[in-house]
Amino acid sequence: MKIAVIGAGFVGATTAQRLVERNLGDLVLYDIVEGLPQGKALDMMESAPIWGFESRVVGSNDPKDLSGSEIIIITSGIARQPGMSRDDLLERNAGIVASVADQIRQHASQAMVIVVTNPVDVLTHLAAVKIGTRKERIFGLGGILDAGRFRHFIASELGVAHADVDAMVLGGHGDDMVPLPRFATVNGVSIETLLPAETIQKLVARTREGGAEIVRYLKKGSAYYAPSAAIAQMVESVVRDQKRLLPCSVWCSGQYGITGQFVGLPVILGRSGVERIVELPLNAAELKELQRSSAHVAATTAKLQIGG
Ligand SMILES: NC(=O)c1ccc[n+]([C@@H]2O[C@H](COP(=O)([O-])OP(=O)(O)OC[C@H]3O[C@@H](n4cnc5c(N)ncnc54)[C@H](O)[C@@H]3O)[C@@H](O)[C@H]2O)c1
Ligand SMILES: O=C(O)C[C@H](O)C(=O)O
Repeated sequence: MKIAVIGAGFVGATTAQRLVERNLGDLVLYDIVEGLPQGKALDMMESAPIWGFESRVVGSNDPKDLSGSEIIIITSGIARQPGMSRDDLLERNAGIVASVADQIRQHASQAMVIVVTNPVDVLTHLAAVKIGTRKERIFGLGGILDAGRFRHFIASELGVAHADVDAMVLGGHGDDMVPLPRFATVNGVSIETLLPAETIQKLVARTREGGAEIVRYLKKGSAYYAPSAAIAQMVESVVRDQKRLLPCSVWCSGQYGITGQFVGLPVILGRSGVERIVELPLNAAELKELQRSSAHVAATTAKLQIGG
């Protein structure tokens, strides 16, 4: 399978590394900066004999090299700095995603598309309309990363194995995302029976702030190790038709009372993309939070006047 990663920065390059190391396909790493994707791709290939993988990665500045890609991952765009929200990136990143979407439409309009660039829910909508991708074949990164953070915080608090902790985070990938403690478990045991309510609320707040916490440390950019791991999980579920149940930013047509926008919901990801949106039995408070978060995404999307 040919997979293209657009943007050879921190997220794009670490994603390419994770994908080739897992032999998930042959990659094109594309960027507008001359030499950057070529140098990173060659460096990765020189690790193949040492690390032991057979997938290949080539770097390119030519959008024609996107042709034939079955999956395209859009990571091109600027990252936030301390004090900024993801929405503050809207104007500049919408321009970048729109130009990349034009190139995808010209050279690989049939590709499945995974959008990463922030604000991701809004820019997934923009890319879907500009490329014309069928809505079940385009989705964005958010919930897997946010749930990964929540799972890590729970595992650390309880001193238990990460592998035993499951959690779900829905809504827009922004400050009002919706971590769901009622659906968080340690090997099937609800965290509500293992931790006091105040502690859970602290972990929820830290999850919502998880991206900003990393930005405060790094000062000139945002997270990429956990994001690239989350992207690789999405790609693997598609390539290997695993049908994992994962929260992704997906097109809503009435689920949870949300219509005509992208927002993070639990989905089954398989070879044909978003195969099904799973409707959890949310209580009234959880549903209200999800709808508030989706209303925020809808309002931000409206600023772009995308239509579609
Ligand atoms: N959705 C998520 O969960 C999530 C997680 C992490 C990062 N992000 C977002 O991903 C984006 C990238 O983050 P990063 O840390 O990799 O940034 P980065 O600055 O390291 O890399 C961005 C790359 O995009 C390239 N680029 C810019 N315009 C381009 C174009 N028109 N065509 C091709 N390449 C282009 C740049 O040259 C640069 O190499 C940011 O918007 C960030 O907010 C989202
Ligand atoms: O926080 C950011 O700006 C990047 C990304 O969305 C994240 O959650 O790490």
